[in-house]
Amino acid sequence: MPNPQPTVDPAEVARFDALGAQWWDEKGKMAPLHAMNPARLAFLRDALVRRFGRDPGALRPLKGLSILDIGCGGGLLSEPLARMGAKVTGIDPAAGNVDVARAHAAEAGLDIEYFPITAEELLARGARFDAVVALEVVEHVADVGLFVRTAGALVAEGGALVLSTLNRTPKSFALAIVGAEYVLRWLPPGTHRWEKFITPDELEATLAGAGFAVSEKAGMVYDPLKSAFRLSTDMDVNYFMVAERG
Ligand SMILES: C[S@@+](CC[C@H](N)C(=O)[O-])C[C@H]1O[C@@H](n2cnc3c(N)ncnc32)[C@H](O)[C@@H]1O
Ligand SMILES: [Mg+2]
Repeated sequence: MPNPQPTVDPAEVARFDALGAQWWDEKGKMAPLHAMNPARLAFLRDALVRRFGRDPGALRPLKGLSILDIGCGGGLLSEPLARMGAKVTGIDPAAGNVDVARAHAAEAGLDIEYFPITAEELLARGARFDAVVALEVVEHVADVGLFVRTAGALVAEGGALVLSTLNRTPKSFALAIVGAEYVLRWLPPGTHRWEKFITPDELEATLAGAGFAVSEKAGMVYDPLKSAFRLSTDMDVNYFMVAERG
């Protein structure tokens, strides 16, 4: 029988599946994602507002947009996107993550649909979305080409695909592996494998292979003095890409 989840690396998913309450602990194992949230949500909001001609000053600027959050984890992005007015669907192959995300959204009174499935399984159901986002996911999947093609196929006509990940540079080895995992102990050692990181050129080529052209890119850098991330033109470590059918 064919593998129904070809993008899943079971060891990777098992690690995330075991996080439980750590997902929403700002000082826990997912602290870096929480620290990234203000910068990456500003990027997402602005990119989607531009792409869909929304009012940047509106209280709920993404009102009515359907957004798919692939690899949603505990819902750290799904929830703020729902608060901006989007109709959010979150999926993750780790059922434990979806349990955490569902419970947290219910407590917050947010209406988000979460499913414990992969993008390839959702695509088979015929779903399409105005925007598909997968932040900090591609470096954890088994087949990046297939993952990007599948995420792209889930984008409705005229929609956008937004990805973020880690570049494969000497600087990302120093900061994201040695610094974050071994010196600061910010992430559990072994969270990331540097060889699996993907450069912007490689990601752009992978997107092109899926029929998508990059319309926007940005970097994100960590400011140790402020203990915060900010958007930057420096894509050496963390970066984003917005793509549209080319
Ligand atoms: C670093 S976390 C990022 C979570 C969330 N996107 C965020 O930025 O807050 C990576 C997530 O990707 C999920 N994941 C791993 N492999 C995946 C795959 N093949 N397809 C979809 N999600 C996957 C993991 O279960 C985990 O929840
Ligand atoms: Mg990661």
